[in-house]
Amino acid sequence: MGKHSTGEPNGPAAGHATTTAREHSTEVREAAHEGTSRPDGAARPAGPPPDGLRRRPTPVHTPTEPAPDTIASARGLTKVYGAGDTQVRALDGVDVDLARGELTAVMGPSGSGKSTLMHCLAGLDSPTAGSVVVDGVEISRMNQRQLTKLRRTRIGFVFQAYNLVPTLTAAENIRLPLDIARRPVDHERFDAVVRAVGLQDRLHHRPSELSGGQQQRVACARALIAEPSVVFADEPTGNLDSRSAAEVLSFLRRSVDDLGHSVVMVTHEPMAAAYAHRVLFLADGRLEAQLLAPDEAAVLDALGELSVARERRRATEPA
Ligand SMILES: Nc1ncnc2c1ncn2[C@@H]1O[C@H](COP(=O)(O)OP(=O)(O)OP(=O)(O)O)[C@@H](O)[C@H]1O
Repeated sequence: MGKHSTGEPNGPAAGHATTTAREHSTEVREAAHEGTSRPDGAARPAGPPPDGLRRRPTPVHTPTEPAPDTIASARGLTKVYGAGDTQVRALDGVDVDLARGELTAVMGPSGSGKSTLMHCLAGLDSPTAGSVVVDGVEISRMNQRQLTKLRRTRIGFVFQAYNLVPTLTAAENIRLPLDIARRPVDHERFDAVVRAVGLQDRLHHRPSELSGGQQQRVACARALIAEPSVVFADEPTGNLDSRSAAEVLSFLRRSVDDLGHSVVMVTHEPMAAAYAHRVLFLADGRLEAQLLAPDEAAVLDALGELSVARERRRATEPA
């Protein structure tokens, strides 16, 4: 496990207590304005703010170029569903850089565009306007065949409903992306991923013989087995009890800290977001703010602040 890797949410046990208020606020400000990379290139330490200092969400600045070391970026990302009276602007010109080697959580009220953002970044949906770059490749104008190839080779997925094949064993489900891509199984990697999710003694069970948490850990292993550039997880703990959720979230965090992956997770749960290095907040299809090294209370505070700001804005905007 890496130096700063706790596999735990960013909470009181996570260390970082020596950071002064001045250092802390500078770190948040600098990171917000320098995009996704730390000046020293080091892993971001997880930890709470100093006593009595609650992290504030930082407004997201408007970048023009992708920040260095991003795994996925969007510029002017717009998605409009329907037309006329029923038209919905699900994404309204989003500029975002997702950091390589981080667990990023995406939060926001229901209907704020979280899933649409994830689907556009993952090549599951095409934007109405704007650009998306994943691991250096512009994907927004790819055709369906190109997008399918991209998803198979560069992207891993974890869904709320696990989406395992019921007739296959856990081991066969984990190997599925490699089998579909007709790629050989690297047995060392397979063993390492299985060990990391703690499924050694469940490999020959079918999904119906596994708990929800175990099924989701199979899904996590499946998402990682082909060494994707980035893993997108849509409400990965939405169906899990708190203990299973903690296991899955710890694994996602460790897959970043220890195995070097990049993970983007949509979640409604402040507890889940507290496992992330960074939380992005969406409202009304716009990226409103971000929080670094969050803890659960800071996420709750940020959601409250953003909700008040949103109500104020809605009250002053023309209908
Ligand atoms: N296929 C679609 N057709 C029409 N409207 C859609 C479609 N998909 C999403 N929308 C609308 O786009 C907006 C954003 O939806 P999206 O699912 O991205 O939000 P969300 O933040 O993920 O919501 P939730 O938290 O409830 O899952 C919503 O108003 C939704 O009704």
